[in-house]
Amino acid sequence: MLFLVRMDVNIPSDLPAAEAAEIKAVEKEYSQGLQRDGRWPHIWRVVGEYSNYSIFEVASNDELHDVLSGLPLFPYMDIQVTPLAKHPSDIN
Ligand SMILES: O=C(O)C[C@H]1C=CC(=O)O1
Repeated sequence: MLFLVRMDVNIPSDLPAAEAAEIKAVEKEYSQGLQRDGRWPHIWRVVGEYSNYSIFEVASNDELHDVLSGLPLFPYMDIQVTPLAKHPSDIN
């Protein structure tokens, strides 16, 4: 199952810089692990925003929920999920 996911990150300004940097480093590792195993095949920065658009390929809604709620930055994110279906005009 394919999903388009938008993540908007809002780290509170009172979070100590070292703590924020550590969370971002762990987030990067977590994200790249999912990219390597094929469940997070695309991630794109939204120009000018601390946001991304990503494509996830997972087996179920529950798996996507587990993946997203496991993001180290999850407590500081607003997340929008759009399930994707094959377009009838797609030639692939
Ligand atoms: O930077 C972001 O968009 C938030 C998050 C998603 C992957 C990652 O490494 O950080």
